[in-house]
Amino acid sequence: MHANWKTWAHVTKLDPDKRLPEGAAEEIATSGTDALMLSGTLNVTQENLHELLDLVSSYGLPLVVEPASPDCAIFDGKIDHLFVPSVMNANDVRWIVGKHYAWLRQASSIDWEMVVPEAYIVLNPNSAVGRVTGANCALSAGDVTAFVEVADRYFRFPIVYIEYSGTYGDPAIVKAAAEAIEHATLYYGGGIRSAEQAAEMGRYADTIVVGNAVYEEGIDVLRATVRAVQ
Ligand SMILES: CC(C)=CCC/C(C)=C/CC/C(C)=C/CC/C(C)=C/COP(=O)(O)OP(=O)(O)O
Ligand SMILES: O=P(O)(O)OC[C@@H](O)CO
Ligand SMILES: [Mg+2]
Repeated sequence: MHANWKTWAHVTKLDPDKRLPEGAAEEIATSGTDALMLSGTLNVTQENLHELLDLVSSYGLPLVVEPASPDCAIFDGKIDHLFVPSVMNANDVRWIVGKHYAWLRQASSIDWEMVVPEAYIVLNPNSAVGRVTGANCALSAGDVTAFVEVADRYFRFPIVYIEYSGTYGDPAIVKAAAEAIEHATLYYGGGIRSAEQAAEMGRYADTIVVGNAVYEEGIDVLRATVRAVQ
């Protein structure tokens, strides 16, 4: 419990809405990745979340649940952390504080020791998270660094997450974010499908996240992305 998430270089994001082939869970868990994050924007339910948790919980890796809605904010004994997003560049307050208000208005008990707030900056308008939150993704490097400073210096979020979900991002933007950040841990996720891409984003981000490649490329690509940052 309470694994030291600040030291992770490589996180694998698994989607409860997708199926893993037989044996894949063990290969992923032993790939060298530092932690597994269970997360998706669409069609995540308590049921498919618990199913995936059961599948991956016996390998001793740190487990994070990252809920896209309050009904998936679970404090199951199997998980180490609940990473809760807020989208800095959303125009609708629901995605910044609204869902959070609704969550705490309803919740019976919160294990605050497990909760880690994340400041998302969403940069792919065609991703599910981009579409659902209607985030303003037309941002220059200067816009992104201003959002990074709002998140890091002003709100003091422990994690700032540059999110290009589904597409490989602009390394110059991630570099600018890294230079602007003072305290927070910088996450990068989106479109990493090779060792070269993992190394490139890993030069600037503290932690890189690999998601779709696990399902679309397979275990050798995942292992290559791990080796590239460790
Ligand atoms: C207050 C609580 C407990 C929850 C609300 C949390 C918020 C504001 C969520 C907004 C959406 C968001 C940032 C979700 C995080 C997870 C994420 C980005 C998953 C990846 O999504 P995609 O890859 O775009 O979607 P699919 O994999 O479902 O296609
Ligand atoms: O699925 P990909 O494109 O690897 O993105 C990873 C993660 O940042 C998604 O939230
Ligand atoms: Mg996804």
